[in-house]
Amino acid sequence: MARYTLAIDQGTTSTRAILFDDHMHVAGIAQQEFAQHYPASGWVEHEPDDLWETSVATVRRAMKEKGVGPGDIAAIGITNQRETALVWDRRTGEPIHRAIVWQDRRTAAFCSKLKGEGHEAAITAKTGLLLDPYFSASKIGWMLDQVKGARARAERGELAFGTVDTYLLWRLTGGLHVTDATNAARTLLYDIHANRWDEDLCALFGVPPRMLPEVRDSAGDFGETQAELFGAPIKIRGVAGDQQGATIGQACFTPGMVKSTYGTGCFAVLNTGETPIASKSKLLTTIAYRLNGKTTYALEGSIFVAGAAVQWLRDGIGIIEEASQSGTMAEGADPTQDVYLVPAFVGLGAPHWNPDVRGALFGLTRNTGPRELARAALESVCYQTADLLEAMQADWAAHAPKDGETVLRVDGGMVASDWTMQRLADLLAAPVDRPEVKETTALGSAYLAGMDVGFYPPPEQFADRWRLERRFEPSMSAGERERKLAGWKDAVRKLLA
Ligand SMILES: Nc1ncnc2c1ncn2[C@@H]1O[C@H](COP(=O)(O)OP(=O)(O)O)[C@@H](O)[C@H]1O
Ligand SMILES: O=P(O)(O)OC[C@H](O)CO
Repeated sequence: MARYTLAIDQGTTSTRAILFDDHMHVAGIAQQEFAQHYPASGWVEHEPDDLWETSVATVRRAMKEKGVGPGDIAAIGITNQRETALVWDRRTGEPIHRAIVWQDRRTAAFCSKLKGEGHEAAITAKTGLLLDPYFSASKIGWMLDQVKGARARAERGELAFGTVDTYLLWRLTGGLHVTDATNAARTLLYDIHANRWDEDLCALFGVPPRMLPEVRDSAGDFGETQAELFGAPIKIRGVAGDQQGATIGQACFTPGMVKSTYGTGCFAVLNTGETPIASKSKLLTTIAYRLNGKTTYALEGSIFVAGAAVQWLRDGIGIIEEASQSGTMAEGADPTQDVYLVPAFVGLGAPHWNPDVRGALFGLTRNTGPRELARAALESVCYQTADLLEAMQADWAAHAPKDGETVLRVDGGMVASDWTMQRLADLLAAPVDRPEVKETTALGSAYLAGMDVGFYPPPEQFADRWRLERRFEPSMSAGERERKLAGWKDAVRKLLA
């Protein structure tokens, strides 16, 4: 009898495999980091084999440490860093290039050229997205143009494209070429209203449609793992992009509910129900999940640098050894210094969408030291969230059933920092709720898989089981908050000027 579900959470900096029991509690976990490649300014790549090998290794380790066999697992769910593009040979499985990661800006000039030709409005109308190098389409085109002979091979049907879910599914199952609607919705090639690949967009980005995977519901049949991988085949029944996984794992099933995930980047997602809402503030309209053929839409605010700013403190300027030291340092910072970091390391995402600007520090004095820099890095994440929520509230106001208190459900690696969560509540002037289960991204995909095989209950009952670990209440004075937010807006304005 199966006792667990298993989630593979393939993130930007690490891969986790997590076993969840029948009460959806974490029963076992294995995690492995892998190398980031930065071949040029604004370029970010992953080795496809790293994504694959860390996935298999963490699953095996989680199973072994818990003494779990393949027969104990009801189903697998996959959740993944989104937009990251892979292209491989259908016959040999050999990738033609490293994976081009969502943060990568190498196609900025190509995207501005299309913008200049006036294509953005039509693209947004179909995809809900903006013309930005963040999404997969221009990355695929780049690979086909830059890798010798690739375009001709793609046109002959010899190459396959996939986001990370598709690549892992291909290798796990031995050649199934599929994705789910949430991942398809991040490519810039998928019409989120008609729910199909769009041939005009494929032509615009130079992507032969025959490279694209079949798009399925987020819960359903995604094949089974090849027997030799984990001892016997295991069904794969759930797939969702990681931010959509977190939306599900946070039980944001009701229109108006918002979650914000703090991993490498930060992504706030608001469930808008059956209605795709067009943003007036450059947020994305996207698919939250598709179940039984029915699409639930979302508004999303995407920030490229959140935990990555903490990584910069650790690996870039070396003022901390562990991410967890950043909060203690920030706490000891001089309250009279107003130092602002605008972490535009790879440009700015929502609501500015400028791929060309780079980061800057403002307000440095002779007394500025590591503590003030640590505080500026953590606060930058809070300020950016404040910008996103302001935009989201403006878009949602016309649709909201009634004015209610905004509560933010948070998750991701960075929410371990109590200092950052308190500062977030202070700067938002709104409560911030941290759940008991922090692995909400993984839980979302495990839930989809478990629900599909009848191991977990329907969404309403799942929502009742969501448990708060800690609520951070705002305690900063309005005057102080307004002064700090004004300083941030001023810093961003100067950078973009
Ligand atoms: N205690 C902490 N304080 C601040 N940041 C943290 C802390 N723990 C982890 N992080 C940051 O969280 C990020 C990892 O979160 P995770 O959700 O695993 O990201 P991803 O899925 O993008 O790989 C890292 O960027 C790390 O710097
Ligand atoms: O790896 P994360 O958790 O930062 O998420 C990456 C996003 O999916 C990119 O859109």
